[in-house]
Amino acid sequence: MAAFTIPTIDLSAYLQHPDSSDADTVVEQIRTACATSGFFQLVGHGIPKQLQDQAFAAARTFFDLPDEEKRKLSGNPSRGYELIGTQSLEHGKKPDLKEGFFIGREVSGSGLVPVPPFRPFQEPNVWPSTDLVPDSQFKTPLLEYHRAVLDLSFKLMRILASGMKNFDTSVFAEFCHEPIASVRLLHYPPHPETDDPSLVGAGAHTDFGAITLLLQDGNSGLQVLNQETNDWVDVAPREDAYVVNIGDMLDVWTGGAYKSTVHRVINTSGAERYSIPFFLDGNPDCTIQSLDASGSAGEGKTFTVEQHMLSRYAASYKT
Ligand SMILES: O=C(O)CCC(=O)C(=O)O
Ligand SMILES: [Fe+2]
Repeated sequence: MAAFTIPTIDLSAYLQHPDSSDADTVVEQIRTACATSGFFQLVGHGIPKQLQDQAFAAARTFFDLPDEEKRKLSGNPSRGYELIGTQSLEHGKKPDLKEGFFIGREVSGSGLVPVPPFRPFQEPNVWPSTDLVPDSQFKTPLLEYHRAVLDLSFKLMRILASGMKNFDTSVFAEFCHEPIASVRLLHYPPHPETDDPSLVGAGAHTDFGAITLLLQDGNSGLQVLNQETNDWVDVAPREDAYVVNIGDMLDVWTGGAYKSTVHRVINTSGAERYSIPFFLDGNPDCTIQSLDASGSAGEGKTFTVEQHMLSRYAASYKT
């Protein structure tokens, strides 16, 4: 059994010369990380630091708004604002000590004006009133950030597909076509001074989708479970690195070859912690079916992306 590590991997050689032997090394490093801990930190990814800073600034500005203004944008679990304690990621713990804001792909941008009824996870975005937060400080940079990270996530999917021997890569293309994909702004207040073990920022969970690309601020709090030893391993915040991890869909799809690993957040940093995960959850109609090492359908679960997302949301957003 390989040691449990969360390696830092530099993507720049792959981005510059995808056919070079240096790029092959990067691809191999990514595949190994996904097949062991299921987590790695990605640097040299090409997303401008300035855009990341704008996304964090947007998050701080929004979460600083009065509660009554934020509440006006709540009510849809996959878009807009989510109050502290709305989600409970871990059964048996208190609701998560975090507030959030979800942004999906901007459907109207493709020239189609969406009309109701909307499919789940395909609703239009909601935005704060421009009297409170100008578009130049929120909507515009966040949509640009969404597009940039979506593009990066597609590159990672191609790398991961190339690592699956005999895997029909056309299913990955179908998965990435008009996907459910969201940027989630998160704010964790400092952990209260108590030894109540049921308090968590984000309860222990695995991610629902294919891959997650998480931007952390300088405040620690994210921990990944080493299932061999049952130890929680801290993921050191690294400025402008993405913490990339595998979600449940890719774990099932690859027959467990890529691992979706349990993680949680406890913000004991003493500071306000902000993080910005991006989730690639895939085309709602795409079927996820367990494939064995030869690429044929194996035993086990078959479900669509939409079915899976609905059931995971229902389990963690109980009313
Ligand atoms: O905030 C973090 O560092 C992690 C968040 C997370 O695990 C999630 O939103 O799925
Ligand atoms: Fe997560």
